[in-house]
Amino acid sequence: MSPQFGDYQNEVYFEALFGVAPKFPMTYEGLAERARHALAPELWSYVAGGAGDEHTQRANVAAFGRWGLVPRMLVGAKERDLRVELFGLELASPLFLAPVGVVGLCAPDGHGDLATARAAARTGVPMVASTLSVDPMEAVAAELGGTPGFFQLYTPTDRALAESLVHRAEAAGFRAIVVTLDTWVTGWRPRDLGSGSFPQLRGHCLANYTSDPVFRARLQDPDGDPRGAVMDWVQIFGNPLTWDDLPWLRSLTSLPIVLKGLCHPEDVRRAKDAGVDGVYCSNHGGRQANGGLPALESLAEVVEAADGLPVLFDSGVRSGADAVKALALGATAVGVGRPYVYGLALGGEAGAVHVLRSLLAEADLLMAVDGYPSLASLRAPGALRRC
Ligand SMILES: Cc1cc2nc3c(=O)[nH]c(=O)nc-3n(C[C@H](O)[C@H](O)[C@H](O)COP(=O)(O)O)c2cc1C
Ligand SMILES: CCCCC(=O)C(=O)O
Repeated sequence: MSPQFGDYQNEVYFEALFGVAPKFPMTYEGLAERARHALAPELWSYVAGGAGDEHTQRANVAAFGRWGLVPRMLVGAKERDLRVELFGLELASPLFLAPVGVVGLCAPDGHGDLATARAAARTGVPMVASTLSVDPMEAVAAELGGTPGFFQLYTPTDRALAESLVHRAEAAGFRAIVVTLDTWVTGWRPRDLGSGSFPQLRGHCLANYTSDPVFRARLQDPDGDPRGAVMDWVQIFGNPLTWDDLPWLRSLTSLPIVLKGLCHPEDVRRAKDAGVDGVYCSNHGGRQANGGLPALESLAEVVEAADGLPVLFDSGVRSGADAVKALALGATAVGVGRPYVYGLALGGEAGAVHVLRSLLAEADLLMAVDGYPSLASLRAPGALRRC
């Protein structure tokens, strides 16, 4: 039987009844406001900020307001089933933790990648572990317990290094490789340009590189001045991949390959023809390109073009209701980005767990109240309307 995520509501109510104030905020706004004070100002602006005047970032969130679920009555949705199958894995729920490069720095103990993995272990919500992490991928994977993890690849220009990263991910037990396509160069981010905040340039979050034998072999003095590693990382980080590189990527692993950043249906069809195992519709939370379409507006077309291939989605999900809407538009699984980072900033693993449990409880209770007991029922015609 699927876990009944709405039960978290009772836990919160009972705590309040016994005079225990909720440890973490119950709204996204409350979470963000407290995280703003908890994080160092440059780190906060790095996480919260986006490209240009952040129009697309705001539009991502606003887009959810243009869709509404149509309530169905007398369904008897006493129990809901939110389980999904993805790449042959049975997942307890349709959420996943989107890859966040600086998450390591955001937890109070400075090991947020490990805390996120523990939150994944406790909730069954899979983690997509970023290439850019404070702790190496092997240490992250070791904290996942029985919950699957996927490795997000920033493909370096050094092919041998790319191969090494993928093989390490495979050996560490990650269950898929998510290749991010929209960030081989950083977008125009005025907040970071103004504050000089780019944690990677200070040598943070490079553990997957500095622990890699291929990367170390590139350095004149691998154990010397860390600035040498940063300088080399800058040279090799961004690979502007083309369709011609896909056979090579495919040849690196037998794990499922997912392409992150696909929003155009034609790209989705090409990716499918190239033999990828999943597509990930996302505009990087508006951090990379400003002025584009909200990612949610691309989702239905991406799902149609994917024609049965799993579709992962993120960008702008702030509530359980948002997740339900993305699922109703056909997403196979929905990624949580900034909200869990804020939970992590407030309480490490416990904060991230709270955010995930809250999102799942809200989604589950919405499906209960509105009479949609399964993900399939949400996807039936007429469940979601433009408003
Ligand atoms: C601080 C930060 C760092 C990120 N780092 C990565 C990364 O390393 N790799 C990646 O593919 N996406 C990265 N992303 C993008 C997320 O995976 C996701 O697409 C985005 O957060 C979704 O938008 P939302 O947070 O507004 O919902 C990052 C996002 C944030 C906020
Ligand atoms: C080069 C960018 C690295 C992290 C990232 O993806 C982000 O900040 O959005």
